Formats: sequence, structure tokens, C-alpha cells
Amino acid sequence: MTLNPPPSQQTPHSPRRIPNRRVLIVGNYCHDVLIQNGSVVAETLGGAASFISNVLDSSSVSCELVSKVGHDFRFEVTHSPIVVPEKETTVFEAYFDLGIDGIGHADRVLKRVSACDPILPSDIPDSSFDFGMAVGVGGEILPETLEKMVEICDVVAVDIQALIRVFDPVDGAVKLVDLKESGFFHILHRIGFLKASSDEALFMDVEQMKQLCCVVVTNGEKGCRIYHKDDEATVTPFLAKQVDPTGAGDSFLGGLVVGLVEGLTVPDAALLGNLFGSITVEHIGQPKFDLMMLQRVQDEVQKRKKQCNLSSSHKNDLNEFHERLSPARFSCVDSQLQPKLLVNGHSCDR
Ligand SMILES: Nc1ncnc2c1ncn2[C@@H]1O[C@H](COP(=O)(O)OP(=O)(O)OP(=O)(O)O)[C@@H](O)[C@H]1O
Ligand SMILES: O[C@H]1[C@H](O)[C@@H](O)[C@H](O)[C@@H](O)[C@H]1O
Repeated sequence: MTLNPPPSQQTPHSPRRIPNRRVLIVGNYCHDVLIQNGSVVAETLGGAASFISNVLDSSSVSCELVSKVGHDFRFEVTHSPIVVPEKETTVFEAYFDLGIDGIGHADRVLKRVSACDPILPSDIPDSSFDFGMAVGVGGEILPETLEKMVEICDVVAVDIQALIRVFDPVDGAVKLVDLKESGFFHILHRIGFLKASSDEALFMDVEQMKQLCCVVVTNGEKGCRIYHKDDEATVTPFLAKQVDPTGAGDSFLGGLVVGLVEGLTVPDAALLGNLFGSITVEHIGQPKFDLMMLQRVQDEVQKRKKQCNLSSSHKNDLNEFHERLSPARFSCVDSQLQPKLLVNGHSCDR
């Protein structure tokens, strides 16, 4: 598992004097306009950065967020964005009546109808972080931005949507390009995690990417699958009553990173991601997460570890996978962090 700090941070010539800040989130906030049968049904705060910081804040994982918005940004947020007065905030319209996905659910058709400025390397603080998250939605992450992130963060998780989206010049419809043609491919051997939805995964070669980093493919109500080198595992989902899928993938990634920062193995962290994703689809806009939920995670992780109803080969695969990925816990995780997943006095240690 490639979770070690980049070589530049390992040399004796660059001792780290200032302790790392925890998580750096890079991606623009946006306004989401939900449209059904020609009518606007909701206008909400969007952008992967907003869903992810919501998950991290609710889990008490400290994070710093770099995001740009225009003069018209109209939401109260905990992590202030950079305001570009001469620009408008990125806006996505999500049409729920134009497409049907492979499993028969009405799916979104997304259009970017306004775009704020890209995030430049100079917008990112010159500090060190345990974890970086490149989570653009409207093309605001540039190759040089990602390069800076891999230099200052021990591990970088990337949402593929930040890299492969292109926008129709006439109506802003979101289209995807192959990862190899995205202009980011040369940096990807330096990242730790690449997250894609099952639709987006069609735009990369999973077999190739899993040799470079840990690939996580989310699949809506079916949960997710993790790939790393020769290991693969499916992480089963939680039941949810879907109201709006917007932000599910973002909350998933937030949950995955919370789990990793707290020292869970990758499959257990992905289980946490599944939980945050499932709760998100039950809401329009940003869901509120509470301690009851963390209790649910703890119970679920415990239960799944004890479950004997896995087929023996699957069970062995999963155990081996857990074992191999366990050393991939962050070297920087210290005992002070462990109590953060304490719920009602019970530890999350498994
Ligand atoms: N209907 C559902 N029921 C239960 N869990 C769900 C459902 N939809 C999504 N999830 C959870 O959320 C995760 C992410 O969902 P999904 O694969 O739809 O991501 P996505 O397409 O990137 O989402 P978005 O682009 O809307 O943020 C899934 O892996 C799953 O754990
Ligand atoms: O708020 C949403 C959300 O962040 C989605 O993950 C992204 O696909 C959309 O573009 C955005 O509008």
C-alpha cells in the first residue's frame, strides 16, 4: 500500500518541525439547483468540499478547506471560501427527469451553468497535512494544483470527477473524458486513493490504476469495491430510502478519510464511507450527522467482523485483505486521536 510520505518528506534534510495539520480539502463550493419536471424543487449548498467538510466536522477531524466562490455565494459555511468579487459562484443544475440509470432509477443529468475560478497552487497554504483531498466539481483543480497537494500532503485522495469532467460549451452539460487524456495521469502514481462512481470507473483502466494507488469504486445502493494491487474486496452497503443522490459519493469519501485518519483499515474505513453515503441519499442538501450514527458505525464494524455467514473463500480474502492493509494505518495517527470515535464511553477499537 503506497501510504508513505513522499520521498521529499522522508529525508533527514527536511525534518518536520511544525506538526502536520490533519486534512486539506481542495474544491469549490457551488450552488446546486435541483430541477424536476421543469420546476426547481430545491436550491442547496453543493460541491464535494461542502459535503466532505460536513462529514469531517461532524466526526471532529480537523480540516482546512480551500474553495473559491463568487460575489453571489449565499450560504453560511463553517470554512470560509476565497471570494472572487468579479466572478459568480459555480452553479450546477441537476435534472432528475431526463435520464434513467442502469437499475431503473431516475438519475441526474448535470449541467454546469456558471463556473468560478480555478484553485491555483498559490491558493493552497504552504503547510504539511496528513491527508489531502482533491475534490473539484467544476474543473477547478488544475494539474499544478494536484502537484502541490502531493508535495505537501502525506497521502492524497482524489475524486476522479475532479479530473475527468469537461463541460459542453453551449449548455454546460457534464461529460467525461478518459483519465489518460485528462492531463493528470502523470501525477497519479503519487496519490494514495482514487475514488470513482461505477459510471466514472468506465473512464479509467482499473487494472492499471490499482497498481498505482488504492482504487475505490462506489456503486450506489450496492456499496463499493476496493482494488489495490492483487487485492479486491466488496464492502456491503447500508439500507437507505433514497430521496436525492447528490453528494453521496462526496460523503462516502469524507467517511473513508475519517476512517483512515482514525486508524481504521481501508475496508472498515470504506464501510464508514458507505454509512455516510447512505445517510446522505436520504436528504436533500447537507445531512446532519450525529453521535447516534457513529454508534451505528461502531456496531456495524463489530458485527461485520464477527459475521460467520461470509463464504469461506470470501472470508479468507477479506481477512487477508484486512491484514495486508492494516500496516497502512497512518504513521501519524497518535493515541490522542483515538477517543474521537468514542461513543457513549465505548471505544471503537475492534
Ligand atoms: N440508494 C442507496 N442506498 C444505500 N447506500 C447508498 C445509496 N446510494 C448511495 N449509497 C452509498 O453512497 C456511496 C456513494 O454513492 P454513489 O455510488 O451513488 O456515488 P456518486 O455517484 O459518486 O454520488 P454523487 O455523484 O451523487 O455524489 C455508495 O457506495 C453507497 O455506500
Ligand atoms: O454538489 C454536487 C456534488 O458535489 C456532486 O458530487 C457533484 O457531482 C456535483 O457536481 C455537485 O453539484
